[in-house]
Amino acid sequence: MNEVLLRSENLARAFGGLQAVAGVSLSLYAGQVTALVGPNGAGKTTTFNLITGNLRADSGTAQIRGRPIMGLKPWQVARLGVARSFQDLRLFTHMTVRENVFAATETASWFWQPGGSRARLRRQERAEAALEATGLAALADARAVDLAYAERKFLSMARILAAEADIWLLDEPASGLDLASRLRFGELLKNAQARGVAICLIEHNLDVVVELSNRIAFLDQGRVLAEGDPGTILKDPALAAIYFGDRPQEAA
Ligand SMILES: Nc1ncnc2c1ncn2[C@@H]1O[C@H](COP(=O)(O)OP(=O)(O)OP(=O)(O)O)[C@@H](O)[C@H]1O
Repeated sequence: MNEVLLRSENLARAFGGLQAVAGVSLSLYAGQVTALVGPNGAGKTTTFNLITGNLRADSGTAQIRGRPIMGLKPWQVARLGVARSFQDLRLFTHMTVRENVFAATETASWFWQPGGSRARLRRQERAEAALEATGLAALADARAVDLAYAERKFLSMARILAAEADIWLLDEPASGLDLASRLRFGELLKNAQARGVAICLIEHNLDVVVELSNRIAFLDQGRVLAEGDPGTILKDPALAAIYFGDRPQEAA
């Protein structure tokens, strides 16, 4: 089995009376794509937020390569090698494409890094490589706000690439992409996988899940109900019923 880069154990978080995440234990492996699948409100995005320090957990732990990360700030988690995308992308809309990507290289560079101008050059090279890899080089001087929908999704991916993280948490990165863009996106993931990146993907489109993932963690009501290879999980009629909103009545 591949190395575990990130592990959470029993993460939990309530909002008022709503138990959004109710004990999520999840492992992400180097070179594997894990799809986090589940109905709306299952707790997928909240799980990401707990791992990245965007939200505090009520209980539970998480480690990156065995190092505890609970209580760290998002920028500290990023420095440990976690890059994350958001459903709403969170781009710097009035900056150029190149500036957006360059800004993402900061998480990977330490302020005491030697050779100031050399380090900057290296960051610029990383940003240019990320623009090339995502097909955005020709749009580098356009403002993010002027990009088409799919281009904005790829800009978000270019920022992930430029951060040089080895754990990627992607929140619906392929939603709304046409087939050609989806294939291009799949190539990006395959290349990252080959480099040993551990990827976790929140995805509603089950065709995309089958295309791209090695494992599924199926979440419902804040719990991981099942984990395993996509073929097995997606054939399970009980999970399909939950996913498509045909939940069995609970015993009174
Ligand atoms: N900041 C918050 N305050 C209050 N409730 C929240 C907050 N964030 C999430 N929730 C609630 O927690 C539950 C889990 O939300 P979450 O966004 O994690 O689900 P999800 O599985 O990502 O859903 P979707 O697939 O629709 O994006 C939902 O009922 C949601 O309304």
